[in-house]
Amino acid sequence: SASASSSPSSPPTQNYTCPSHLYTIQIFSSDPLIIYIPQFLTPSEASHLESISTGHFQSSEIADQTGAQHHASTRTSRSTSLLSDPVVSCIEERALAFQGYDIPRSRLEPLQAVQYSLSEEYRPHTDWFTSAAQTRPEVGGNRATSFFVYVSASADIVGGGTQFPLLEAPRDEKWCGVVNCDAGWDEGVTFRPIARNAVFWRNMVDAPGAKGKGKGEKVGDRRTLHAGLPVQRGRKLGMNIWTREGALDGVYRSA
Ligand SMILES: O=C(O)CCC(=O)C(=O)O
Ligand SMILES: [Fe+2]
Repeated sequence: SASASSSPSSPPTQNYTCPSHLYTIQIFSSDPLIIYIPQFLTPSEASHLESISTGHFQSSEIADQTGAQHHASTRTSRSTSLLSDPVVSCIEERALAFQGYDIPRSRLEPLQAVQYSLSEEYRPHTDWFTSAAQTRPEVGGNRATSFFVYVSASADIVGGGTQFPLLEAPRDEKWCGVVNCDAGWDEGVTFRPIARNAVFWRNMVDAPGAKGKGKGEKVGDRRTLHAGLPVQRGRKLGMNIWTREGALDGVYRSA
């Protein structure tokens, strides 16, 4: 079978069976919901993502209030959308299954790889949008959830963590393996860029006064504000997995 023997640089194309996932999970916060996921990617998936994204990176853009994409000094990394292939597809399936099996694939944006070299960063932002132009029904409404996956990080990396400035630092030092506990208490929470691990969070919460079991109107959760801190040494490759509230039209999907 192609699954066991495929080398990282040659994407398996036939008879590829998704590997059993190796991840474990740890709830970091229940409100807002933030889950830390060690080993979200297998080693060969990480190498595969590295190889299919290499050479495709372009300066990252951000969307303005009208939905138009622009380069901006607030996001200096380089990124690329990943075309779905058997390995990418398994990662997509895993991200959907993680969220309870009931989310159709049509709600996933194309996976986005993000490359940071020296001094590159993504300043504080939310992944959810505030303007109607960016949350049109064609694009599936707003971003319900986010995974930020650390695909790889050079051995010498300094900086490059993901900081949530509005969250409270964890009290238990058991978190210090994955969270930078050297940061000040007023700096919130910074997850370290540890290869193959991921952070998952929910972006949208029930609107104040909304009734019913999660069926009502949702609004973006400001507490999910976060930043990709500048890489001070080395390099980092990350990946965004965004699930919309509804289905994206076919032209906005990867497959
Ligand atoms: O690089 C990071 O740690 C976070 C990146 C991020 O938040 C994004 O691309 O939306
Ligand atoms: Fe983000």
